[in-house]
Amino acid sequence: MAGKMKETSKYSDDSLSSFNESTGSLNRSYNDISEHENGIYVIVRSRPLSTKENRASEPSIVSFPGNGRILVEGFQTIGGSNGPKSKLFSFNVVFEPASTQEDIFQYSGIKKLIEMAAEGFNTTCFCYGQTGSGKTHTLTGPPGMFFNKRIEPFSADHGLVFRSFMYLFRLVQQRQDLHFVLKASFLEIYNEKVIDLLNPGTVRKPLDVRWSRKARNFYVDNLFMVDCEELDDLQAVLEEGMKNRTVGSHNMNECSSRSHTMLTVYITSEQQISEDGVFITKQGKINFVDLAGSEMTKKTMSEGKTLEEANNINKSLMVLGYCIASLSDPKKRKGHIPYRDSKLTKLLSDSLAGTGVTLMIACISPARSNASETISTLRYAARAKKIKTKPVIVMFHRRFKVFLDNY
Ligand SMILES: Nc1ncnc2c1ncn2[C@@H]1O[C@H](COP(=O)(O)OP(=O)(O)OP(=O)(O)O)[C@@H](O)[C@H]1O
Repeated sequence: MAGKMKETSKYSDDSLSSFNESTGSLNRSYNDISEHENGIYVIVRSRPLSTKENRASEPSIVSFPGNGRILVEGFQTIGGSNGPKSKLFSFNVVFEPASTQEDIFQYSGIKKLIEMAAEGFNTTCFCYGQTGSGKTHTLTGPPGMFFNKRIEPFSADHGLVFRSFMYLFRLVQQRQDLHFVLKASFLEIYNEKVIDLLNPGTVRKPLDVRWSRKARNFYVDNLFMVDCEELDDLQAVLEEGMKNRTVGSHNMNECSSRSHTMLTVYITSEQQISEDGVFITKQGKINFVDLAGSEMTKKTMSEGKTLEEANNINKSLMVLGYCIASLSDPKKRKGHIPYRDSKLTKLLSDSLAGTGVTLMIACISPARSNASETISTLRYAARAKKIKTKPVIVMFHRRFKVFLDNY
């Protein structure tokens, strides 16, 4: 593990309690969000045509009419014989291929998510899309960035995660009235097994996912949490996890994530609210989830280990798809949602339908050869946009100061 990472602790849900924040005791104006249902915020990013696609003179089939709309044209439906089709989708924000990493940071809504996490909300940003569509690029940066010996302190390539870390630290420094403690964990779900990326061990022993009755959500037992007093500590967590996660190569991506990863920053803040020693502690968090890409194994030409990985990836994404489809249907959302059918959906259950605030980034390729995957991603994203969550702040009162550093 990197020398930067100092103290560690394990997850415990003992001290958690949650309730709707409606008393107006917050300094900021998020009460409206916590009192009402909130839709999942869905944005789309189209990557540019790749060198391979350009070499094959592939046309782009997506265009951007404005106002969060995206038009996909000139594709054939599977088995369809009625000529090329077109379909218009509408999202909260759509990023064209020329968009920079900074544009995504500024206009995706992630800044708001971080602010809410610092206020005690459970927030999630997850990237969804076919293999090679730019999920890892968007969240962390181009492949290879974390395999170089010397990683640049900051560059235009840095993705949403590092930019969010910088924003969070600035925010924490500005709030002199609060005492903040930050911790982080980083895991992957590989072939349905949860592996701690900060402490994988030589045998990569899987961790259990359990249900917490108190917090009413799933959590990973014995997951390492690292204290992050400085920006460098969070950067060290990111680098360590990126080095340990499982990647592989196939026909559509040389550096393909073979697992779903989840990097979580836990933000605890404490504020004295009365002279006689009453303190309020809030516990928010932000999850950055890089889903492995859906893949058509015929196109990726996967075989052996890569095929087994692809089958596991597709299976867990299918369960996620069922959950999203049920949650987006007003008739089905009160019924049974199959969260328990995969580790991924267990860990995302709170973000999808519980008390969290969620930003989904759907990544697409503009190339004609990827038309059916692009349409399928956009349909998935359009469904997710209909899901409602009911965000609550996780907080508790204490009469005496709690020494947060000992958490
Ligand atoms: N917006 C972009 N601008 C420039 N290059 C990009 C962009 N998005 C993706 N790429 C490049 O495309 C390739 C595939 O991207 P990436 O590995 O992020 O895809 P992915 O969706 O995470 O794939 P997988 O699901 O297989 O892990 C990488 O070389 C990446 O740098």
